[in-house]
Amino acid sequence: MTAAIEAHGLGRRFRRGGWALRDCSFRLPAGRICALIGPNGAGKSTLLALAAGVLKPTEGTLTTPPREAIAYVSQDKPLHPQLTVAETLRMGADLNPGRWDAAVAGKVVEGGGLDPARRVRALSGGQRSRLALALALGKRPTLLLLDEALSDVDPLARRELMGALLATATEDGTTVLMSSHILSELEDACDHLLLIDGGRVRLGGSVDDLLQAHTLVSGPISDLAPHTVVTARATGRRLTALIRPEGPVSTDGGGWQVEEPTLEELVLAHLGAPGVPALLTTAMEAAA
Ligand SMILES: Nc1ncnc2c1ncn2[C@@H]1O[C@H](COP(=O)(O)OP(=O)(O)OP(=O)(O)O)[C@@H](O)[C@H]1O
Repeated sequence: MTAAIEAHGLGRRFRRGGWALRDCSFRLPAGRICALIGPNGAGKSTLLALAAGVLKPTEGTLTTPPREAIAYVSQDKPLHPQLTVAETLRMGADLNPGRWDAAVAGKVVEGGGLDPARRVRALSGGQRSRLALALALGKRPTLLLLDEALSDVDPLARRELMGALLATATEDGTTVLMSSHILSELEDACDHLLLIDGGRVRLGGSVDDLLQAHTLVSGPISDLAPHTVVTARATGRRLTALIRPEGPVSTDGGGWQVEEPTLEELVLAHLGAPGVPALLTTAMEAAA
């Protein structure tokens, strides 16, 4: 399976701020829709900017498709304020000769009822996000990088735009790497997950594989060895824990419940447990 993004020992240091990303190695297979998750300051925007070629790595390597095949919607969505909506789309066509899909871009803009004659500076934040996404999808990219691209879009419009995004991505086999703090939205849209914290990869792989690699157990307080305990919480005499099983989970003694966690439970458990060893499933392991 060819990789759309492959990172080896990737790191980026800022002169004022230190290492934003350190020792990241992973591969994202082509055609996957991958959620990029992590707390504020984790390094998500830095990774996306590196993948977009806007930033250069301080160390390590990052392989991506050629620049003209990448669309990147950054958090600040740089658009020209003096241009109208129609002029912005025309600029998209001029900048992407041979690639531009006016119908796809036009549909995204029309979906929000944006007046083509309206200047960008007169658009609301959510309307600007829609226009930025129209520019990105109109490019019909091989790799689409979205940095909290829909964070200021209202819930109904977000659902519609996510639908348009997924339809185009599925049709073209586009690889998507998208950061967001809205886990439920990512759960519906993404088949892969990359979780970073403190500039380092903590979890990476297909959502199914990552969920299967973890178990939520609840039962009488006891020693959970030899399993890796991601988080554990005692309530009275019962223990609820998210574990990474090392072999079969024993339910001796009765009163045990064992179930697969939800994506939200998995992510929240890992964000609260920085000391747990990182896990990359084979789907995202970088080639040696
Ligand atoms: N231009 C810069 N100069 C100095 N430090 C920076 C710069 N850009 C980012 N950083 C630092 O790098 C770290 C990672 O920042 P980054 O923006 O990548 O995080 P993030 O995961 O996208 O966060 P958020 O969820 O808040 O958007 C932070 O500690 C941040 O302060």
